Amino acid sequence: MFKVLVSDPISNVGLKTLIEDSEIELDVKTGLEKEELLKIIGNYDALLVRSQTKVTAEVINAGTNLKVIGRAGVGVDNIDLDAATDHGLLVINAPDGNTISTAEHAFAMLISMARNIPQAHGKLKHGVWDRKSFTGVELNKKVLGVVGVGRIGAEVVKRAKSFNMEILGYDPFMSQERAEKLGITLATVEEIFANADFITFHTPLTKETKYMLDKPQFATMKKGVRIVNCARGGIVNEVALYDAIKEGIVAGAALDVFEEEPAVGNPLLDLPQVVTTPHLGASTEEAQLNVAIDVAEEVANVLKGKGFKNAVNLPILPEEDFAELKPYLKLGQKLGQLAAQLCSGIIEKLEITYAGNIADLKCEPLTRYIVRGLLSYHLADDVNYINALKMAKSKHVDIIESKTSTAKGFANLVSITVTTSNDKVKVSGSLLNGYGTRIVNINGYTVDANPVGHMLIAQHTDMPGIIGNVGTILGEAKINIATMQVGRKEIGGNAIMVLGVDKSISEDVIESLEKIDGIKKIFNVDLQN
Ligand SMILES: NC(=O)C1=CN([C@@H]2O[C@H](COP(=O)(O)OP(=O)(O)OC[C@H]3O[C@@H](n4cnc5c(N)ncnc54)[C@H](O)[C@@H]3O)[C@@H](O)[C@H]2O)C=CC1
Ligand SMILES: O=C(O)CCC(=O)C(=O)O
Repeated sequence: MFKVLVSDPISNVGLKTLIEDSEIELDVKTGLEKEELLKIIGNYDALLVRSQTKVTAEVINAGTNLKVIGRAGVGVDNIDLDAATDHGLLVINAPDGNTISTAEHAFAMLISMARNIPQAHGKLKHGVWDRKSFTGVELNKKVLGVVGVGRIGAEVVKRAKSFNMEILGYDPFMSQERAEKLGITLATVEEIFANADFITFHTPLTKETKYMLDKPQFATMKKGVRIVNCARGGIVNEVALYDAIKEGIVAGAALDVFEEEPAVGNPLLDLPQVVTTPHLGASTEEAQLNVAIDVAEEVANVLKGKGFKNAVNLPILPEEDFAELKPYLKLGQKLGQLAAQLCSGIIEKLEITYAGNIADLKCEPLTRYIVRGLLSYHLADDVNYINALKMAKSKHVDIIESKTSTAKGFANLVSITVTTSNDKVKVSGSLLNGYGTRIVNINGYTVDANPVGHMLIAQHTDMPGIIGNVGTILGEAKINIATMQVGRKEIGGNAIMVLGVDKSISEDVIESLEKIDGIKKIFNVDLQN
């Protein structure tokens, strides 16, 4: 008998498969205090949550019998994935069931904001017939910027089109062809910020999307712009949004999500221009039924050792497949992560060459790690070892693999070339006997860099003084240089500098580095995870 704990409100009808399963005993205990959860979690084989239960490392440690954690929804930011993976626990989610509900909610928020419906409603309910204060704006012919055109973003687009809005969309995986199919114009985030009357966010919260709308971006916007965030708190900087509303740049904001939830007491809630809901995007009967059905089926399958579709992490590597490849997996992931941060534009193609003795191995698992590294820069935990190839296909990224026995002086060499809509980046790495993983070539320049932590990569002209200037600026910013590599193809020609630094480099330091005479481009690379 498997014991399953449901610790957040999840549709009972959706849980029917588990309730009726004679091999499963289901306990529903919602609203548990942390201490209560810690006390009982050791009795369960599976835990099912929505977003309220914080499945911390402490909970996972205490869950000594846990085999699987199911999330009835998309975002898994309330689950400590690293701790789950370390404990060999599978985490699964239900990514499809709440797409329509969340898109409808975002659109409802957008219209409510445009027509001041919540504000007028509140006043009338308090006995005031006020027709003067609530003149709104039409959606007709207005420019809507959609940042993140995945499942939910694409559904928002469909609804906006029926309101005759002109749509600008940005998604790092959206091709011209897909944009045309959706009937929208591909744009950069900067173009969206500069031209949109309404902007709606539908991305996960990642290192890249954290504060993607902040003070400097508000400064570039049209006066009177209206913002919708029904994705995740933290994509929009709440302090900067507050100031932009006060300064009259932003005429309205519709917020379903907040940096800290519950958001009771958040200063934004005091502003009349803000319409809000308490994270209700997925709160419909239909969505809750869909996600409960999906997650219940998956959890039952996992417990009984059957197949599953929506794993979010990789708990256990089947030893027999991975033994020989294992040392290369980290290298593959780091190469993917590095290439993602060196290229711009929409990723269209990934070419992988396995050279030298690695060409004799079954490399498919390694390919998955490379793809995971490449895509995770934009998709964060949505992409994992298990779904990496499927995810690449759904994002229209072609993967071409080849093998050769010659490895240019190395015993083994993994090279990846990423082609985007406006860029091509090639990085190679090797597993050096006794030295571990090394990046050995970046865009044709020979280097020898340990792919860990924070790196600063500079493309520059080979000329005196550049290295000194970079060192001075970093020194003044109290950033310690741990390692340094310089590569060039010819004297006085194009060159590359690869620095390992002890901490992340802030935007203003990057701007100062970019101003150094001879510097062409600076990449602030994070290879921490
Ligand atoms: N308010 C609520 O109740 C709900 C909120 N959500 C949130 O909505 C988000 C989106 O959900 P889905 O559409 O199902 O996910 P999805 O994975 O289908 O779409 C997300 C899209 O964002 C894109 N993206 C990643 N980084 C980007 C960047 N820097 N700029 C522009 N686009 C970027 C990805 O390429 C992807 O296409 C989820 O991550 C979740 O956090 C989801 C369901 C309910
Ligand atoms: O469970 C919920 O209501 C939250 C939904 C959500 O934010 C998600 O699925 O990412």
